[in-house]
Parts: sequence; structure tokens; C-alpha cells
Amino acid sequence: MTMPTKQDIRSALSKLILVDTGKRLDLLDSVSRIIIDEGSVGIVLDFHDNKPDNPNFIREAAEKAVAKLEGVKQVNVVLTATRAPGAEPSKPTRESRAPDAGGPPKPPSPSPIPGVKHVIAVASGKGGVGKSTTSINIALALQEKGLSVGILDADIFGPSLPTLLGTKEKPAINNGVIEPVKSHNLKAMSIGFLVDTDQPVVWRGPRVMGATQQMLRDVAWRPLDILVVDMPPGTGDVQLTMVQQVPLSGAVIVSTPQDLSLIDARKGLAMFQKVGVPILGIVENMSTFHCPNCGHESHIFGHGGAKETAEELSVPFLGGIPLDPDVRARSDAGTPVVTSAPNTEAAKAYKDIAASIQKTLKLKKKLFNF
Ligand SMILES: Nc1ncnc2c1ncn2[C@@H]1O[C@H](COP(=O)(O)OP(=O)(O)OP(=O)(O)O)[C@@H](O)[C@H]1O
Repeated sequence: MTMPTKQDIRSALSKLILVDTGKRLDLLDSVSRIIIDEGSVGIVLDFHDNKPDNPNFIREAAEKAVAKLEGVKQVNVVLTATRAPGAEPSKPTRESRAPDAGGPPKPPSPSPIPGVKHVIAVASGKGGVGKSTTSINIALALQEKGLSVGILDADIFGPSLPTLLGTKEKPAINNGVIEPVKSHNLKAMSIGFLVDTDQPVVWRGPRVMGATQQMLRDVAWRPLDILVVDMPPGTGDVQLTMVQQVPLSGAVIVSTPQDLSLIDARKGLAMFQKVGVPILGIVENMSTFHCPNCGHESHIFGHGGAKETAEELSVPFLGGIPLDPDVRARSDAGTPVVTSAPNTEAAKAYKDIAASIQKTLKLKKKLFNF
């Protein structure tokens, strides 16, 4: 199959006609990345400090223009607005200025996602503690309770949702709105569905925020009882800004029992508390290990540290998930343990956590049907 070259795509993007105004537009300077993968084309357009007023029209025009090229079956355009490194920040608007006009800009005020009843964040102070595994299994367990559930993988640098769900399906885009991928009966979105994750993602903070914003705002999530956001690991500015984008119903903090991980968990917890997000509780992952041969229970990383920390900080302890090689194997195979091995100890632990969340949020019945 003949495929266009990156040059062909750049050239198509240099002579666009905007559907709303009929104006000609040259997007060449905004092209930040082009990925060509067989019939699929992914394009990142970065507008730096000049966020366009009509992003949907621009995206639509760009997609149409590239779709016309020979060999192109699918086009995904992602729009970001970042400040170029070293560039001056844009002048604050009246809304973003502090009341005394001389003070620092106000943080963005959260605005709800229409049609989404609750948004919860699953976070950890550091990477690799099992946050994504916990997110997907909690999402599936909430869904088993008859709720309409979505899951957003907000980890731009290491998206894991496509693997956890066992799908690489590219989302459809209709009139500038991204259709979530439907998998395991969940509505799902990840940067891994939008761009080629074999390429390292080297975006900087503001650009990451642009992509995250788009996955929160430009995806057809509605109607949902609950959207589970698998947060990027850590507690830096990106996480803080993300937390400020939408009103969160609560946050779940995942930690392993080790002291070091718990120090990070405390930081994560403090970040949410700083912006007034309720803590739904702490999960201790990789809590106990049952030897598959003799059944002996051991505590490889220690045990109970998260419970003690939760008590000390007066937040709920949601439960411990055992260290179980089967959890990993099933995650890697795209068949999370809650649905593929529902009677295991790990699956039961995830379901108990989901039940606590459901109780705290008073989510009693399915509010919407897909
Ligand atoms: N309870 C468990 N038992 C065994 N393996 C687990 C368990 N929880 C998670 N894992 C495995 O640990 C690894 C890290 O888990 P996961 O990707 O969920 O962590 P994370 O905190 O989201 O990491 P990252 O910061 O990289 O996003 C994965 O290989 C996962 O399958």
C-alpha cells in the first residue's frame, strides 16, 4: 500500500480551509509530531501560547485534509497548547488574575465534565506501586455493581491502559469529539490509543497538560456514573494542575507497605488535601505473598504499614491486595483479575475496595445506561 510521507502530510496541513469561516490556514508551524503506522496517521499540533479559539474546527479540517491522502485509513489529530521553553508566559486574563491584580495567577477553577456524575483519582506518590492495576480492577469491580464506569489513563509518559485492557483500538473522532474505546464494558481513554507508544514521549509539563485536558474534555464520556482517573505517578505540578481541572469526588492513594513508599503516599495525600479533595482511603498493594506451592503466607515488603499510616492520618484504610503473580500475568494478558479470576483473594480485595468507594459516594444504582 502506498502511504504518504511526512512531507506529504505537512504539505496537506499547510493549505487547510476552515469549515466554520472558510478561511485558509497554514498549520505547518504547529506540527509537532507525525506518526505513520500502516494506514493510521497520528498528528500532534502544538499552538504554544496561542491557543486557538476554534480548536474543534482546526482538528476537523486537519483530519479531513490528511484523510484525503492516498493510503490513509484513519487520522487522529491531538491539539496541545504549550509555552515554548524559555518563552514568556502569556498575559493573565482578568479571570486568572488574583484579586489584587499584582499577586500570582489563580489556579484554574475546576469545572465538571458534563454527564459524568463522579470523578475519582487513583494516585501514588511514586511509580510502580500498582496504581494502574488497582485503577482498572476497581473500575471493573464498580461496573460489576451495575454502574456506568469510565477509565482515563492520565499517565502520558507510560500509558498502560491499552495493555491492561488488551486492546490497541484507535478511537473514532466525530466532529472533533473523541469516542472512548469500549472495552470490558468500560469507556476507556489513554494517550496510548491516540499516539504510537513505541516512540518515547518527550513532552514537557504544559504539553502533557494539554493532552490530559483533551482526554478529559474532548472525549464523549457521557453518560457515566463514575470516571476513574489513573493519575500519573508523583506529586509534581502536572499532578497538581490535573487535580485542579475537574471537581474530584475523592482520591484513592495506592502504596506498597514499605516505609519509603509510604513517605511518598503521604506526599500524595497532602497534595489532594491541599486542594480540598476528600481522601477515599489508602490501598496497600503487594501486601502479603501466599506461596503457590505450600500456601505459606509471607510479607515480602513488610505488612500493615499503610493501615498504620491511614490511622495516623485519620483517613480510611481501604484494604490490602496480595502480591500475586497471577495479578501481573492477567494484567499483562489484558484480562484483569476482577473479571478473569473473580474468586481469587486479589479479586475479592479489589471488590471490597470498590464497595467502600461506592458506599462513600452513595452510588446506589445505575444512573445511566450506555
Ligand atoms: N498485587 C500485585 N501482585 C503482583 N503484581 C502486581 C500487583 N499489582 C501490580 N503488579 C504488577 O506490578 C507492576 C507495576 O504495576 P502498575 O503498572 O499497576 O504500577 P503503577 O504504579 O501504575 O506504575 P507506573 O508508575 O509505572 O504507572 C506491573 O507489572 C503489575 O502487573
